[in-house]
Amino acid sequence: MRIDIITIFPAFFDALDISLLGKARQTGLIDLQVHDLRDHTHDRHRTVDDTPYGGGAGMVMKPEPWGDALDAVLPQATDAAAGPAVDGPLVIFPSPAGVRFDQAMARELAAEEHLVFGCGRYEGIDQRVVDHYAARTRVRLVSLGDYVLNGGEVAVMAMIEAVGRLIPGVVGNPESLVEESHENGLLEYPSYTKPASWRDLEVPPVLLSGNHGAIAAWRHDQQLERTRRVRPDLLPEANAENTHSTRG
Ligand SMILES: Nc1cc(-c2ccc3cc[nH]c3c2)n[nH]1
Repeated sequence: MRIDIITIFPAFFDALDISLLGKARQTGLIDLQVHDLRDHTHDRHRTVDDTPYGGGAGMVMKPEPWGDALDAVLPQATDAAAGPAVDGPLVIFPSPAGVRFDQAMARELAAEEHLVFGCGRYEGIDQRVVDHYAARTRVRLVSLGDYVLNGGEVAVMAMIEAVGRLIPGVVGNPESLVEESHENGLLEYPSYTKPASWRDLEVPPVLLSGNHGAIAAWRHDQQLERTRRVRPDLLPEANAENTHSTRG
């Protein structure tokens, strides 16, 4: 997979040189490039923002640097008249106004060949940037959650981690990707390791029994109990109630 990130804070992504994603980059599993938006400005002060039309607080990111930066990482943008290319890169702009990112979207993005992330700052990016590229390729506004960050970088870091770990070969043991929170729609079961007793706290005896059927059943029960307690909205019956019957 190829990933391009456009940001005014390229150093923010130095963390992607380490750990599993750093190794995936070194081995060529992921071709990740970080681009400084200011390299696509043409004035002495490398200006990327200006005051908002219509007034209001804060600054808006100018469209010209974004146009130059995105043109540099996208294949020759198709003519708008042809409509958005369905097979080209997927361009993602983090935004509080976006579709909520979740594990299902992470799995979807992990199947893409080329992702381009545009990190906004200030009050956001001139809307014409989104509109221009949405007419030529696939563009998605994505929210990390219902809270406000100062820019897109944290959201992009989280998405790249969630997506990158799903790419075959990035995580050593793919089995470890299966029994995780949200993989089967439920929260994960609690985990324990040695010592069997720690500060008078014991490991649940079933986990020491060697009875794999009983262990699997206990773990599933723990998933259900934890999901009911912490995230009842994830339970199948909660979703079943939300689907309106067609029988009137
Ligand atoms: N889920 C979420 C995304 C954001 C976000 C994304 C981009 C920008 C640009 C300026 N402020 C931003 C905030 N906040 N919360």
